[in-house]
Amino acid sequence: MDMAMAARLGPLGLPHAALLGSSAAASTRALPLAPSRAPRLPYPLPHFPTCRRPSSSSSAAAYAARPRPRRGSPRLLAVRAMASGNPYAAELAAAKKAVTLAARLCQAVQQDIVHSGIQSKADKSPVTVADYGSQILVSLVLKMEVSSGPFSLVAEEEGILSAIDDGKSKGGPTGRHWVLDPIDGTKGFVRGDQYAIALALLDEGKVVLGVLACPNLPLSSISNPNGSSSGGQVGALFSATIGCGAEVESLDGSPPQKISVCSIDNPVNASFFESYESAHSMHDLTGSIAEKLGVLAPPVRIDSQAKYGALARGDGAIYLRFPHKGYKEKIWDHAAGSIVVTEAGGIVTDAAGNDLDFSKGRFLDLDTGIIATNKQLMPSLLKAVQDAIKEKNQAASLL
Ligand SMILES: Nc1ncnc2c1ncn2[C@@H]1O[C@H](COP(=O)(O)O)[C@@H](O)[C@H]1OP(=O)(O)O
Ligand SMILES: [Mg+2]
Repeated sequence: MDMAMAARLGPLGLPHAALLGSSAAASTRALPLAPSRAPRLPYPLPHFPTCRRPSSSSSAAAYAARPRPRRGSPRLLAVRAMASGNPYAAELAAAKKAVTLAARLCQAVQQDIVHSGIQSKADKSPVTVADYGSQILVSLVLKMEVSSGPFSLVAEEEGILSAIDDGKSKGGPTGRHWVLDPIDGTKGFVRGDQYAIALALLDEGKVVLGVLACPNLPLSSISNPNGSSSGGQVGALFSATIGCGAEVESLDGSPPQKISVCSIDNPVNASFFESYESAHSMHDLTGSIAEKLGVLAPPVRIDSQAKYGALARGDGAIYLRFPHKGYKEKIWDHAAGSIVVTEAGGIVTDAAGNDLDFSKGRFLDLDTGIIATNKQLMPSLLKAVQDAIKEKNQAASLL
């Protein structure tokens, strides 16, 4: 972050009203943040009950129960686990609080962008403010709520204020690392469409917890192809902890509901999600995959990891992401979304069928693409993907 931007951020790293103009000033004021010298969070936030269901998967149970010597108090963890059935209950509650708060900031800024028409070109500062503000809020809440052990944050924005200069962690296979995309799907955010605040926790290289705040996603299900609402409540918070399943609740704090991927086993009845932006995923290749598979429905194109959330609750059956050659996938673009899907009973792999490996640092070690669906459809999806890629490569070699 440049110093000019830093100077324009208030005590909590929030934008001064002047930066956003008068209508934004109103929305910024509407945020229930206390501009006191000592940072104070606007609690009470909605109550977030924690997972009570013990793991049904033996590997997940074994994983959750394994000894973890580096954490400060094993006894505390054991007590927590016994009380809630979820050894990451405290982290989950903190993560939900953090992204809910960040979502409020992003909503205010997005409304301002959309109403003022700022997105029409030059002025990118509101987006920057929302991006940085979101990361600062998440970082502060996590630090205050989950205080034991060293704090490590792998985030899209690496340098913000030196006082809270987190986000530059390299991640990796050992220890615990929070993984954050403060605004996932910036293009959708600026357009007034879908975006997400995506936060996950890596423990010894595995994603063990993920939350996705999707302020513009209908709470019940997607009712039209752009992912927007045709009425009903909007704003969904997806969450998942390893071995505990996945849930959705409203961003206003309604009781969480368990979610699961759809059970469709015939591709004829399936629909698929992909990026809205053709620059982010090859729509010609995904079209060819869908055709080979026998999918009849047109693609549902929405921005951000909101797609993973929608897939996890069965709004659609398949997610396809095939970036153009040379693009390197970042861990913060898939960590939260992938655990929400896998804990909802789905499978997320690369184009060769391998699990995503989040232990390699800031990037995912793959360059072919990412696919997700339910267990029934995965074998035929994988075959269609590999056939379509082969065909595309053959066509390219003939040129
Ligand atoms: N050229 C690109 N190819 C693929 N993904 C990209 C590209 N540029 C940005 N992204 C990232 O893709 C993600 C959004 O994907 P989707 O198309 O599913 O909405 C975002 O994380 C976005 O980054 P950013 O978060 O910086 O906007
Ligand atoms: Mg992103």
